[in-house]
Amino acid sequence: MHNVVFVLGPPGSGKGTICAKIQENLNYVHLSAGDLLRAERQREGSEFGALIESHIRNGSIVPVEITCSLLENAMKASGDVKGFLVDGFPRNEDNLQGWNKQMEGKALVQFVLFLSCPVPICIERCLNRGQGRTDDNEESLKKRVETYNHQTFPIIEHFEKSGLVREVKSERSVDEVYADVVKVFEQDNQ
Ligand SMILES: Nc1ncnc2c1ncn2[C@@H]1O[C@H](COP(=O)(O)OP(=O)(O)O)[C@@H](O)[C@H]1O
Ligand SMILES: O=c1ccn([C@@H]2O[C@H](COP(=O)(O)OP(=O)(O)O)[C@@H](O)[C@H]2O)c(=O)[nH]1
Ligand SMILES: [Mg+2]
Repeated sequence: MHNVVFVLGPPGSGKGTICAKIQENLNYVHLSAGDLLRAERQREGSEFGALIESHIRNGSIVPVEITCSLLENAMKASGDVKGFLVDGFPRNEDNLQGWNKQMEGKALVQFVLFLSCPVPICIERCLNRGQGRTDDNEESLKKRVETYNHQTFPIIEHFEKSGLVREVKSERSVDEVYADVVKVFEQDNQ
């Protein structure tokens, strides 16, 4: 049974940055759904490349069959680890239903780490991210924020109903955010 922590929050809220620090210090394996999709997009012979690229540019969500298989394969390849940080997934109802169906009996969600951050700060961070992404531009960001507000935030609210959400405000410095994130993991592992 894989231990899983979902890491959710608006684009630019710092999910990837914080997950990298957790992986380094707390012995969890960081799986960025976005990174897995970008790798699949580039993979020689992938039948999903064009579909993935159009969703990424459009800020819409790739069908869960593709994303969940990439995540499950990555977990299997990681062997026996303390747990997985599933970064940037589930992003909508289709993702949630697909995860529940495909991962039933195989994964246990410990909690959801929700990095909350005002949208203007998030947009500024993405525009300055400098990773040459095809979706870090005004047009795509507008759609990504729309998708987050209308499709992803309801998923956070769904988990909130089961008391599984741990919110950390992430407009502060990385060190301040990370210090609070460590406390969340310490409290959960008691
Ligand atoms: N707490 C923070 N303060 C300032 N900049 C940050 C902070 N966290 C992340 N960043 C920067 O903002 C950008 C987006 O961070 P990232 O971790 O990629 O966010 P996400 O994965 O949520 O989109 C990156 O350039 C990152 O270096
Ligand atoms: O489970 C996922 C994760 C990402 N994406 C797509 O990949 C893009 C970038 O996701 P990522 O998490 O890398 O963006 P971030 O929030 O880190 O800026 C999203 O806007 C979606 O188009 C998706 O369809 N399903
Ligand atoms: Mg990210």
